[in-house]
Amino acid sequence: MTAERIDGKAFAALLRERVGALATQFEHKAGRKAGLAVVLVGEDPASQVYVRSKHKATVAAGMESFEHRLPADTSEADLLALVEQLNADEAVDGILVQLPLPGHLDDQAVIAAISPDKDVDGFHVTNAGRLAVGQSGFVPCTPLGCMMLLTDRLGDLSGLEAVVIGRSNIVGKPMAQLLLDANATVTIAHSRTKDLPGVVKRADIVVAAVGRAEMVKAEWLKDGATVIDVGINRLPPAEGEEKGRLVGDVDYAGAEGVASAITPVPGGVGPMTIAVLLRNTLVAAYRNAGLAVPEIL
Ligand SMILES: Nc1nc(=O)c2c([nH]1)NC[C@@H]1CN(c3ccc(C(=O)N[C@@H](CCC(=O)O)C(=O)O)cc3)C=[N+]21
Repeated sequence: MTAERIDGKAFAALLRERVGALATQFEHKAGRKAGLAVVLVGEDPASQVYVRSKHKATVAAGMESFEHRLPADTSEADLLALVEQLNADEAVDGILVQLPLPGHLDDQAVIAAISPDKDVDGFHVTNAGRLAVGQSGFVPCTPLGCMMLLTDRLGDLSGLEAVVIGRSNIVGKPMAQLLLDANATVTIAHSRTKDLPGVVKRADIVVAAVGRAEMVKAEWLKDGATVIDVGINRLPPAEGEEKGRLVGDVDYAGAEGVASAITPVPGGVGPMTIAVLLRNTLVAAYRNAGLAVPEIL
């Protein structure tokens, strides 16, 4: 079998288009644009690239983008003061503080300061709790994007065996909860799991989110599995290359021969993360403006 390539980039483009159309409707109804504030502390080059592409995508979708770039030695008090200012700003519907923060700043304390109703990353404990008990809030962008790809491809997930590899608060845990809500039978595997290949072999759906280049091998997969690769790892440069290639957590070339469908890296889950961020921001805007959130969002 040659697996179908799940084109996250194309799916994300469609989602951004739909969000853009609804953002225009929002502007007519609310008399203002939806707004996303992105805060970047320090000069990490990879973070700068992400923040720039978020800004471009936000503006392209007809929303307002507020960028705040702070020096690497910003104090926690100054960062918290900025978050408070954004919480109070009626033009700001969503707030994203780019993680990881420089070492002297406490990620959790900063996330806790963001108003849960503007926490479009879905990282605040209030939103994690809402997801855990089935209340509506904000769901982290990467796992929500993975669910969109899965349900688009498989429809009803009821009774399917899903194995999530990785237990982070940002991907693994919320991913498992979304799969459970969709009636899949869910296993969360991690670095201490015994016989990981044997566990993965049961899975109709594999979500790999461990951050180890090409760790998941073709031989681990059940025939016809659907594979969602969340990893983005840069390999060391080969001879004559300036930068190493980007690869996922799954050995794509091998998995292609066993899986029925698989997301590539790049062009799979990554673009979905940004598209869902815009989606969450528009949802926040409707809610903050006291307007009904359109069903198709
Ligand atoms: N508060 C916060 N929220 C985040 O959502 C957040 C964050 N901090 N810190 C960093 C990570 C990483 N992240 C990505 C988003 C898009 C791509 C993406 O679009 N990747 C493309 C291109 C990859 C490339 O060429 O570098 C792809 O996979 O095809 C990747 C990674 C969001 N993050």
